[in-house]
Amino acid sequence: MEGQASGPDDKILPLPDEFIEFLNENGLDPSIYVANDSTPRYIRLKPGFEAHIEEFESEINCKLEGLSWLPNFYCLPPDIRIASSKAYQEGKIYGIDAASGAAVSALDITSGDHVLDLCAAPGAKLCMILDLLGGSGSVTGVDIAQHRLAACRTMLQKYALGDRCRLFVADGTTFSLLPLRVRLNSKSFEPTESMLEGKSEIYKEWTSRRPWKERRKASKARENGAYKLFSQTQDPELIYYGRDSGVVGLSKNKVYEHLNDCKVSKYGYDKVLVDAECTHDGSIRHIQKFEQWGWETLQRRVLDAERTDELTALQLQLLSNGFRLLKVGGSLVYSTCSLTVSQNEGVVENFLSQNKSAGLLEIDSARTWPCKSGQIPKTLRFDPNTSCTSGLFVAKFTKWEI
Ligand SMILES: C[S@@+](CC[C@H](N)C(=O)[O-])C[C@H]1O[C@@H](n2cnc3c(N)ncnc32)[C@H](O)[C@@H]1O
Repeated sequence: MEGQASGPDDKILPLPDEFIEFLNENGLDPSIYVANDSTPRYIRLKPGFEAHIEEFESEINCKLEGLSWLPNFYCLPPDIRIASSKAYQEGKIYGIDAASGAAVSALDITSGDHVLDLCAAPGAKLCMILDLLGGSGSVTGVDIAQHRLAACRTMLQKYALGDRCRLFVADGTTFSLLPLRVRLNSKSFEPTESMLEGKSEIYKEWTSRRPWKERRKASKARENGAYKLFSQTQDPELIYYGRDSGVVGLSKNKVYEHLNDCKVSKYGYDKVLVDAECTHDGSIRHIQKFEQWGWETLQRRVLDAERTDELTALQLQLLSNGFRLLKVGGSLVYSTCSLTVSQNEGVVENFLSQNKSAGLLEIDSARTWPCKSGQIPKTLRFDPNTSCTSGLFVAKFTKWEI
């Protein structure tokens, strides 16, 4: 059965009745799904490449409109393709929605920060974080899906942004490794005797050509299905580390060292992004894909109540673990590209009731952003109609000493 959502310009989009019901139950306006043709695309220009804008404009035959509220972001008509342009192929620009850019910008990243991105793949936000970080500090990207994180590694290499980054395939609900602060703060580093005594090897500079022994181990693990269901007890798998990520020269024991929770308040991450897995209903382009995938798959992937319950539990666990790894005084941004209350304000409310040291923060720069307040004060909602961006919920927290 199909219903119809009509928009201001009278375009009609056929949507299954179940989806319209889902939107109504969640207080969402079905008309946003007709905005598909008019929501612009956005790109971020890597800092330092401003001089190439005109060349890019003539290549795509279109004048770019800079966003006044988000530095280095430009808006493009939705039908313009950038993939064949030189600027894209040479890694000077990348596609990232402006609302996603706002979520990263809410972290207020400054040089020297140690940042954790707990759901990092495929990596547009991770690239922006690394762009903002500059020449000191570190970024740790985590994702449970090996193939998605491998795509993220390719992206870092394409954009030459990986020097200060390490990537772990791991379950973000249990990930426990802290930034390598001590290592990164010491100017010259020599492995200590105790490290050299240990059986584990010292990390050399990362290379994509892994030794035969390691490749065999990984292929065995794949055969045994280890990557399909990453177990919570499995060690995180380090699939990339840049030369200034702090890893080179350390032993495996040191990189995998677990610190107790008391140390986290001092040595934890300065900034954490939890861009959680969700039903993606805020992304019109994602929902549109069900026209090709078949609307019946929407039932399983988006509308199934059991799946939504599992998702909200996962989101709360990811947020709670991200917060556990945050140092006192640091900040954490929680975002989802769902517009439902249960995956956003619902999770925030549950989290705050369980974490007395957590407080919601006002996002100062948001005063100029084209978004609305969420149902909880200080939280934000972007949506295609009012923001001309993809849908996104954003909340920012800090950790207080208690
Ligand atoms: C919304 S996407 C993240 C998008 C990403 N931040 C970006 O900007 O490209 C959510 C990601 O969470 C990952 N994920 C799902 N469950 C996870 C878990 N338990 N731990 C870590 N990552 C998880 C998914 O594999 C997916 O890549």
